[in-house]
Amino acid sequence: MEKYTYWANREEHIYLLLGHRLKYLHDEMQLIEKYLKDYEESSLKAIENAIKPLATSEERGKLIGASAILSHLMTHRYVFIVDGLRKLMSSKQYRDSQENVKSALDLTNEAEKNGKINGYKWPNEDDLFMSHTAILHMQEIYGFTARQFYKGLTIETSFGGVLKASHCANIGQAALTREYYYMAVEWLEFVLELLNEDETDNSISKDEVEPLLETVIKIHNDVNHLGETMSHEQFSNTYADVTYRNQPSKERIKGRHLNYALHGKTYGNGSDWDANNIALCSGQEFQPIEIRSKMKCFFERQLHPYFILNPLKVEQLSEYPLILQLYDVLNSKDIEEHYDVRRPFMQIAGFLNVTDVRLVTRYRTAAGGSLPSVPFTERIHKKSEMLTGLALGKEYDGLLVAEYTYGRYYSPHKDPLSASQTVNDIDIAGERLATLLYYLHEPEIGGYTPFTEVGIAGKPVKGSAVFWFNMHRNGTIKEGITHSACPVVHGHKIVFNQRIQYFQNFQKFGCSLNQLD
Ligand SMILES: O=C(O)CCC(=O)C(=O)O
Ligand SMILES: [Fe+2]
Repeated sequence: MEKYTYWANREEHIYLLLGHRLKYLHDEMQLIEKYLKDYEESSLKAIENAIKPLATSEERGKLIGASAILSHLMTHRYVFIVDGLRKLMSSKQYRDSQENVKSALDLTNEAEKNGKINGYKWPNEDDLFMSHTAILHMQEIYGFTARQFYKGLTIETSFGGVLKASHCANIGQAALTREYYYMAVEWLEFVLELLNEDETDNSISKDEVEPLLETVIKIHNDVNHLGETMSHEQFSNTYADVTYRNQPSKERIKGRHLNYALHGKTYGNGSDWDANNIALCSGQEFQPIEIRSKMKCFFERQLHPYFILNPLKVEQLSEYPLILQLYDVLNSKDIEEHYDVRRPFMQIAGFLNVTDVRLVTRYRTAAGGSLPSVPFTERIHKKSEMLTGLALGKEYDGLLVAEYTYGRYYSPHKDPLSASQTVNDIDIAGERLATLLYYLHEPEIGGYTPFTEVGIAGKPVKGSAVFWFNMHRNGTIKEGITHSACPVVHGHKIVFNQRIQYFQNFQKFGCSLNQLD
């Protein structure tokens, strides 16, 4: 978000500067055009009629000097037009505006320098890739049409953001490289529609788009033929007509469910992460009603003496596995102070040793970083201990900050490092026992935290936190803790992820006969 603020200010500077330049360039252009026109209409025609085109300037001079009319026109030009041009170019304002060119160059130099300081140059081609990706993820999860994006999604229409055909073609190409074939088809078809509708949009030609669209449709169909696990009916329902032109949105949505239909699964079956994720992000919850109706909201007063006077507001989202949302746990001081502590430019978050931005963005596009151990972080650690009744180790339990601007997301995952159900004895100490996810900034639309097997989603309410256990008391990984971060559609979302490890806590559990508590 800081990057956008920083560069938006720079861009405003560029805008003012160019406007300033344009004013003088406009005057200069007018004089130049006037001069050329006057010269052509009088001297050039006269000269061409009188002497051979390749005549020397000396011959031209003699001819003009011999003609009263040509001499007059030339003198007139010198007195009014050339003099006007000279005056303009030697004016202080004009020369100052030349200075502005230097300041524009300084801006780009500053960009270079800035990039070097942070070890990450922005904006660059990878960032544009991220921007395409953001749009594709929003489209994938929420099912927006290309036309809705073109108009700047309803909420952004007031800002006047409208895509051109070439932008849409770029997004289509990005969809192709990401293997989102159905979206590539939709974007490229939309480019052709746009070009038909708006003759002034010559940002790209149909001849460039049509062959690409044909190729994409072919790839789309070839790939889908590989979906052998699909029944014939599913296949023909979903892919028979790959083109989305003029199709009602229901048909398009079928196309969107490509990945999910391939597995023949439906929402809410508990194990289809992707399908459930889409449903939950779009606001459909499917926690069975008999479970939902048993969930409680209560004031917690006993966990810590602090809560006697200031009880903790708790909402139970799920009992098995335990997922709680705790309200009003961060105050505005906590939230404001974090901006001073975190790094000003956060990096795109890594994912399991993947460093290539283009690969990372498949799973996760939040920008983030760990917070240094300063008094602020200590204070939040204390708060986390108080809220959870668990202990945090000094060295290992990190507080991570992540920020999601539009379209940024985190695909379904489990927080424990170990992918297997049973954690090896050596790794168990550092394994992530529980997660406390604080929401510091609330997006306007999107950005839920769905639990894809449970069928509920945490809502990013500012100042609240979602808490859940990742492990059983016996040190194995729990079922049902897969969760994600839905793409932010508008606004931005900031979270703290407080990781709480097993080591400090295994002695803290009360006794139970059930090892799977
Ligand atoms: O931002 C969210 O809603 C979820 C973040 C998350 O799952 C994580 O950081 O591990
Ligand atoms: Fe997570």
